[in-house]
Amino acid sequence: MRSSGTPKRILVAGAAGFGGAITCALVHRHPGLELAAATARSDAGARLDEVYPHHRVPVVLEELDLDRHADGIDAAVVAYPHGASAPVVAGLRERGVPVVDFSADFRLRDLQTYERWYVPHVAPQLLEEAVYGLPELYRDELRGAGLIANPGCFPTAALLALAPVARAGLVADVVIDAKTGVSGAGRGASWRTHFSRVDENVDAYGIDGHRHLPEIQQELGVLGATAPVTFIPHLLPLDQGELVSCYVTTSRPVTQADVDELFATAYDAEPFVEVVATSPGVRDVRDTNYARLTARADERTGKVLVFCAIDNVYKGAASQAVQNLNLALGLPETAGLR
Ligand SMILES: NC(=O)C1=CN([C@@H]2O[C@H](COP(=O)(O)OP(=O)(O)OC[C@H]3O[C@@H](n4cnc5c(N)ncnc54)[C@H](OP(=O)(O)O)[C@@H]3O)[C@@H](O)[C@H]2O)C=CC1
Ligand SMILES: CC(=O)N[C@@H](CCC(=O)OP(=O)(O)O)C(=O)O
Repeated sequence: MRSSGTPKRILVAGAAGFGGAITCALVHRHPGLELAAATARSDAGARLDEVYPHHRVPVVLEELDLDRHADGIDAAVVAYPHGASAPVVAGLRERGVPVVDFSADFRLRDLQTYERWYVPHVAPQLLEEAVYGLPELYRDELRGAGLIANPGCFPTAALLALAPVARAGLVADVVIDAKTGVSGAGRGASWRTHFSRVDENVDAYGIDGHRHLPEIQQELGVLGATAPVTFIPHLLPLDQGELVSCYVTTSRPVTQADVDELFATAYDAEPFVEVVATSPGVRDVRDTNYARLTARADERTGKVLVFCAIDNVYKGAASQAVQNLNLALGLPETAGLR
C-alpha cells in the first residue's frame, strides 16, 4: 500500500468481460485510482479499446501473472465467473492484496448453501473474512475490508427495495418479480441470449430456483426477515437495465405515511439511492451507480409495493465495485462515480 496522496493502483482481472471492461473504464477516469494492469485470456495482447471501442481505455490486456501483477498494487477487482474466481482471489489475498470479487464465490456465508447452488468451493477459508459489498447495508464493515463480495445484480436491486420494510419487521411474504437485459449473462453468446430468441420476446427463467434466491434470503435474514421469498427473473430484449417489482404481504397494516417515513429514514442520506414518487425505469439509471425506487402502501390489498431500477452492469456490478473500492481504500465514497 502506497502513500495516501498518490492514486491507488488497481488490477482488473477479467477485463475483457462486460463487468471487467466497465470497471477498467471507471478506474481509468477515477481521480483517485490508476489502472495498474488489465488482464484477460483470449484477448491478451489486444488493447481494451479495440475490444470495446466505446469504453475508450487504451490499455493493453495482459495474461494474468499473479506474482507480477500483485506486486505494487493497492487493490484488485476480479471479474470472473463463479468457481473461476475463488483461486485467483485466494492467490491475491495470500499476497496481501485487498480484493473486490464480482462472482458469487464469497457472497454466501454458509459453505453448504454455496455448494448446493454453485460448485465445490476451493477457498472456503476466506468466507469468514468476506464482507458483503452492498454499501447501503455494510458501509462500516467495508471500510478497510480485505475481501469484498460484490453482490449479484438482482440481490442489489431487491435488497435495496426491501431493506426498509424488512428492518421494520413488516415482511410476512414477498414476491420479487424481476426483469433484466441480456448483458447480465456476460459476453459469451448462447441460445438463451441470442438476438433472434430475445428480440420481441419476454420470458421467465430460473422458475425452479434461481441462484440469487439464497443470496437474497441470506441478506433479508440479516435484516430480520425470514418470511417466504418468491423470486422470478424475466429476460427482456434490453442490453443493460434491471427492474425489480416487489410485492410484500405485511405482518401488520401500514399507511403510505409509514412507508414514506421508512424509505426516507433509510435513504435520505444515501448518495446513490433515489426515492422518487413516480415509477422508475431502467433508462433513468442507465450507465450510472444509482438505484431509483418508489414504494406504495396498496390500500386495496394491504400490501407494500416497491419498484427499483438499476443498471445491472453498473450498480449491479462494476460501479458498485468502485463504490466498494472507494470505501475499502479510504477514498470519498462517491469518487469517480458522479
Ligand atoms: N453482467 C452483469 O450484469 C453482472 C455480472 N456479475 C458477475 O461478474 C462476473 C463477470 O461477469 P461478466 O463481466 O458479465 O461476464 P463475462 O462473461 O462478460 O466476462 C467474464 C470474463 O471472465 C473471464 N473468464 C471466464 N472464465 C475464466 C476462467 N476460468 N479463468 C479466467 N478467466 C475467466 C473471461 O475472460 P476471457 O474473455 O479473457 O476469456 C471473461 O471475459 C461474473 O461472476 C458475473 O456473475 C455480477 C453482477 C452483474
Ligand atoms: C440475463 C442473465 O442471465 N442474468 C444473470 C445475472 C447474473 C448476475 O448478474 O449475477 P451473478 O454475479 O451472480 O452472476 C442471471 O440471471 O444469472
